[in-house]
Amino acid sequence: MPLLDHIQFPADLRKLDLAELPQLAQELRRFIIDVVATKEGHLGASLGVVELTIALHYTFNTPEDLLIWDVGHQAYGHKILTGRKAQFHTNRQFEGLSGFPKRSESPYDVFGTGHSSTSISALMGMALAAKISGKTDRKHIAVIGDASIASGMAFEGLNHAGDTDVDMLVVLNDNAIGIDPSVGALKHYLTQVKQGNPSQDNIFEALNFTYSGPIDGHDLPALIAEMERLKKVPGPKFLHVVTTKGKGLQQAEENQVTYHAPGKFDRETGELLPKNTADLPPKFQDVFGHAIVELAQRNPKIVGITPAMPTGSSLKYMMAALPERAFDVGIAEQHAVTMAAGIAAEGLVPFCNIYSTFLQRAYDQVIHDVALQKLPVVFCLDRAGIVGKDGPTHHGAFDLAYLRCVPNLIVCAPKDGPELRNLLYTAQLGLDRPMAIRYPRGRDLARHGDTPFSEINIGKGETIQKGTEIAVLSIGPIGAKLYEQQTHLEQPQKVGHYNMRFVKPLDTQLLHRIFTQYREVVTVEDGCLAGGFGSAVLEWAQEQGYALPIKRFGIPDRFVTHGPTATLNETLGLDTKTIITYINQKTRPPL
Ligand SMILES: Cc1ncc(C[n+]2csc(CCOP(=O)(O)OP(=O)(O)O)c2C)c(N)n1
Ligand SMILES: CC(=O)[C@@H](O)[C@H](O)COP(=O)(O)O
Ligand SMILES: [Mg+2]
Repeated sequence: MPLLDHIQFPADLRKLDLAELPQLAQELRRFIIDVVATKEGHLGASLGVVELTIALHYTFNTPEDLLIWDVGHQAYGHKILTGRKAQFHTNRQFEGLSGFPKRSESPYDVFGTGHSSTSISALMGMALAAKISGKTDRKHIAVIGDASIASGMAFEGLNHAGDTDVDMLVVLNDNAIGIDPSVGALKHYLTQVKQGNPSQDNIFEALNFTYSGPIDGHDLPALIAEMERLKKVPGPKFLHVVTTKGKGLQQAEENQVTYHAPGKFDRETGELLPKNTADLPPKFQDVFGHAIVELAQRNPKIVGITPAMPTGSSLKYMMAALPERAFDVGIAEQHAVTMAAGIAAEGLVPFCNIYSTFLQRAYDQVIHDVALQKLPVVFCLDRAGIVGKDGPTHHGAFDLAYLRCVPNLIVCAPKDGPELRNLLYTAQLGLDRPMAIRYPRGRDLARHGDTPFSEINIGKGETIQKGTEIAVLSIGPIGAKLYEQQTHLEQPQKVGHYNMRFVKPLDTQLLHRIFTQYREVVTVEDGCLAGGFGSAVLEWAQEQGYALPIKRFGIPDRFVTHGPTATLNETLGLDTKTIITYINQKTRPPL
């Protein structure tokens, strides 16, 4: 790589002639493809912004000038050009580079991202800080995608910034797709703008931004010339750039949804490496996706909602089968929840499927719009627990804790696919309150097929195995995993195992039996210990006057890094081996 080999930092890049930059873009693309082909990660977004990345670092004096990447999944080129080329092969690996910008990783990562639509507000804060502290020369730039800019938070930032004279440049990277095709009226507006249709006023100009574009985001001279010009324009500016997601790899351009994060592929041909998944158990997302179609075909009141994750949540199956009752609302978690509340208020049964981590953004809506009014919205929280290589921005660590404290809310987690189906079935039978069903990223432990639906009593746990000394109380598939390893128990007859299913309401009848029959209780959950399932059991036991020792396994009070889920669970002491070792120590007969 004749040019890229000599670039460690943007200062090296700025020594190149303008005419050399297209060649550099080719090399940078090749570098990204080569690494992601084997190490996996987000591909299409970074390929699409190769020229934009080069142009920004060429034009602006980063890191003195501040550059924020919204979401940050498109920042691989940025990482490679800002001192991390040699480590890039560790991207998203345990103890390697983060897949997203991270302040502790580099001074060029001026703001940590992962969740979308934060860049404009963060940038505005930095631009205001510069003004207050007299850093008048500093430039501020945010790059935000067309799906992310449609989110409420981005609009809040634009609305405020446009009413000030802060020096900031918002670059809209418009490729007309998020993970799935972009949706919404703004998408149609942007399409009109790109087609040169002058029939409407420019929204961004109306918000008091100096608007420029749309320009071809793969044309380096045009990008650089326009950025140089905008550098001299005071106040809030908006540059509309049109790119192709996956640019430079044919398959990624043609199949943008799959190549958002394609897994391993052939670096030369771009073909996905074959995965033999036919005999594997289904993914939990697919158990949801197929069950909701089955249920919705029987129950005309069911409505499906996803904020921008039709593929990731598998709501796409319902969107294909019953398009009039399944909605992708874009990256709009708050809207999704309150819209679900409205649907429930009218007597229909909304299933609002949101990744656990993204529901954090709609917490007030869960409380104020849903729970307070006791509206029977069904929250399906996918990606609960440790998600792996996306890391701390994406782990679903907090949901049990942040939901358990909300009155009126039923909170549960199935141990496996059939139980997920049954909880979904139960949720549409006519609940008088909202219910949250959380399940993890990845696959069930076994293939069960589409088992017949049956109702689960709300607040009732399940005895998996009776024992005499230690009672294991688990919530979710982590319990099934543990049970699968029971042959490693030295004294299995001493160990009882209970699949509690519900964090709220707790099965207090079952708990009374357990607390009177055993000498120690062990709780197991793949959520944060603070305020989670084990906490609920502890609080209950204390209130009831039980003095049994309670050992809790869960996520400790720290943010969990990125890496393979199994590795992370080991570092957290949440792997089955650690839990079984603990139980064996406790059940060993005295010497
Ligand atoms: C709050 C939030 N919701 C959902 C997501 C999941 N997500 C990650 S990237 C993405 C699409 C982003 O699309 P766009 O902004 O157009 O960027 P592109 O991938 O096209 O570069 C989504 C929905 C997220 N990261 N944050
Ligand atoms: C960047 C982002 O937020 C998504 O692309 C996320 O990485 C998807 O996660 P899953 O792979 O679990 O669907
Ligand atoms: Mg996009």
